[in-house]
Amino acid sequence: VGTTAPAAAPPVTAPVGVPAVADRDGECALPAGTVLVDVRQADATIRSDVRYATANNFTGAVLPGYERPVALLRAEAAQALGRVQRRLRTDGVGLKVFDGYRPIRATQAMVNWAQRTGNQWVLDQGYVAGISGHNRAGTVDLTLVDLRTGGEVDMGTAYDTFSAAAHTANAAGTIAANRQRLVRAMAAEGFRNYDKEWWHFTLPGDFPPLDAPLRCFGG
Ligand SMILES: C[C@@H](N)C(=O)N[C@H](C)C(=O)O
Ligand SMILES: [Zn+2]
Repeated sequence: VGTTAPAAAPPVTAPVGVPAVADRDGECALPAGTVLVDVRQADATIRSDVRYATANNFTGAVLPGYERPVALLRAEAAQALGRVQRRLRTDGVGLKVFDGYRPIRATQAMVNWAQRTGNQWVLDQGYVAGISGHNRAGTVDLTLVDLRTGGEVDMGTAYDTFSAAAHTANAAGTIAANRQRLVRAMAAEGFRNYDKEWWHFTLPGDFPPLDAPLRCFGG
């Protein structure tokens, strides 16, 4: 357990919400005032493994719109996540982000996968949403890691385990304590956990779903 005081918060620099890429079809356009920020701009010590930008996810394929392995959130959510990271750091742990903003086209690909492969139940039981908080860029999937080794804290199941074992309250002993540590740290900055997925947290807010692919965002 560390006792070092948290370092001053690094400033969130220029937003990455401004497309710096060819945008022939206008698909990079965002509603006025929408600013998405890379979580690592909010705190450079946040780790990430953006699984939907790889084949290492439940669909077995890179999802449409994930041309870059970047975790973006609305500016206020990214900044809140940075504060979570700095609070956790005093105890030698930090955050590892699996997913942030998710383009609508990626959600549609998840839905198509479920229907095509006989896994409609993941939709019916609420493990994949037809319109997701991730589309609104206020939702993040993440876990805790040991800051020194990078090793993931044991949460009892792997990320995207779609079963009762992943329901946040469905744990005992060390696993329950680890999940509660994550829930408490996130709640301190306003994030609410989804009770069926220990890794899924939303900062409440009324925002429209977006579809700009990740290739649109520089930085
Ligand atoms: C697919 C999983 N990581 C997830 O985010 N599920 C929730 C319910 C969602 O799709 O919003
Ligand atoms: Zn999620």
